[in-house]
Amino acid sequence: SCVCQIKKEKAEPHHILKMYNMSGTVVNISPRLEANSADSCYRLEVVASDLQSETCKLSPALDRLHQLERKVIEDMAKTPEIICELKNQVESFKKKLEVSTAETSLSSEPASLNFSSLQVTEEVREHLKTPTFDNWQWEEAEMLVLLQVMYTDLDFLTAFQIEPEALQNFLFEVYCHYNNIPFHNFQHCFCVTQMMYGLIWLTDLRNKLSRVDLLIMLTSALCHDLDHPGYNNVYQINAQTDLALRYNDISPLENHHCAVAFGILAKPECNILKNLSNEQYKLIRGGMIKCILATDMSRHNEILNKFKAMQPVFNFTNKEHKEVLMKIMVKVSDISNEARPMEVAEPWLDCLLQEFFNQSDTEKLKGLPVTPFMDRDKVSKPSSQTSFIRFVLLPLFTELTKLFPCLEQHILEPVRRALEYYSDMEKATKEEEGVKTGFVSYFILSVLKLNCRIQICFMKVFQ
Ligand SMILES: Nc1nc2c(ncn2[C@@H]2O[C@@H]3COP(=O)(O)O[C@H]3[C@H]2O)c(=O)[nH]1
Ligand SMILES: [Zn+2]
Repeated sequence: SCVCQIKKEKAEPHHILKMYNMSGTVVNISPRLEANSADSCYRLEVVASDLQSETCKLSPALDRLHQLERKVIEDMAKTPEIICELKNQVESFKKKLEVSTAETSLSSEPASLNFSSLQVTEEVREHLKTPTFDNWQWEEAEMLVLLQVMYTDLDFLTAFQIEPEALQNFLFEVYCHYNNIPFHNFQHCFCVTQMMYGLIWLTDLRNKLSRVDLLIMLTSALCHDLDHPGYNNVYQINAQTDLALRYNDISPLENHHCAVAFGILAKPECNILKNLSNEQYKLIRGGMIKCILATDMSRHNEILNKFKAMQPVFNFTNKEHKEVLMKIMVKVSDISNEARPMEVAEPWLDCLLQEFFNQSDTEKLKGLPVTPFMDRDKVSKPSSQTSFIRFVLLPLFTELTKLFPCLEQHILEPVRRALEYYSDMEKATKEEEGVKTGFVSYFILSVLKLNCRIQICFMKVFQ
């Protein structure tokens, strides 16, 4: 009911206003405000702006302040040490803040992930094709872009009419379905997929297998550990978890990884297979199921022996041969950390042991059978690796190298070097323990001898 006269200047949303009566006294704006008329109108006046808009006006003053600051430092000739230290601390905190902001935005909103913002140079594209690629140098958001590069550079987008947006949504969903656990996480998924990608290029599989086969292998590698809980099949079965119940103790984890993969593909916006014929879809689904289920290590010997039997007359056009080779390729990629440079591989072992020890600790707490190779009281870094390399990696990698001799240099040699490294470490640990045991025995003997002498003295005294 008030008739207000606004002063000439236009009021903006950030302005702070005051109201005056005809005699120039400030009046309270409240429901009890008296009605006025055209002759006794109130007057609104802008008295201030809010702080945010004022900061723009402050910027010349801030510039001046920085100038003065610089001058003071110049006049002092040298920045005091304490200031340098503080500056470093601020810089490192800033970096941490940037990283955690990037991580937060990545884990919460797909829209914030700008796939086109990362420029992938030709050099990176080439490096991506080799087993020497260092995953530790890349952020997870960057890995998603690199995965997109792999699908693009293998011509999957054109061959299967995959829309870039569908691929990005699919990759983001895959990222979201890996858990934040020490080993079986999104970084492991990236490494396995990257190794598969590298092997495809090194062995020239683009000219030996069909595009569909390559799509099956790369996508299986990407999805092979989806939603891994960090506890293996033996634990699932012994603890009678929901997964073991659902899959009747038959490869519960691998069945689950595969089911999660097809759950993601069932979302229309993530379905990279939507433009394929029913027949092609069935072929890809069947192939992925076989490859992902083949990563269950309890089937290792069965699959390796099949491959060995085919080896002398391996035929790329034989359907059965091809299927076994595809399984072997996914398996090799899955356990290929030791084929990478030592500085890349060793941190992975720490992650693996952390997950192993976590499982065996839980088994001990729950009174379940303790998985021996995960027991912190029984295994060490070198002992775990020497056995794994001797009995699992070398036999498997040697077999694949028979079919592709170029892999000798790319995966067999680094694994042999890793075996030497961990054997030396194991020997050094044993020698150290030997010295310790020797010292303890010498100490015990000395105590015993001294004890004898004391007893003899006593006997002599009392005689
Ligand atoms: N000791 C050892 N085991 C490995 C290594 N890489 C993979 N594995 C094992 O191989 C298994 C492959 O399947 P999983 O992912 O279930 O669990 C993996 C580990 O148990 C390694 O470098 N050292
Ligand atoms: Zn894996």
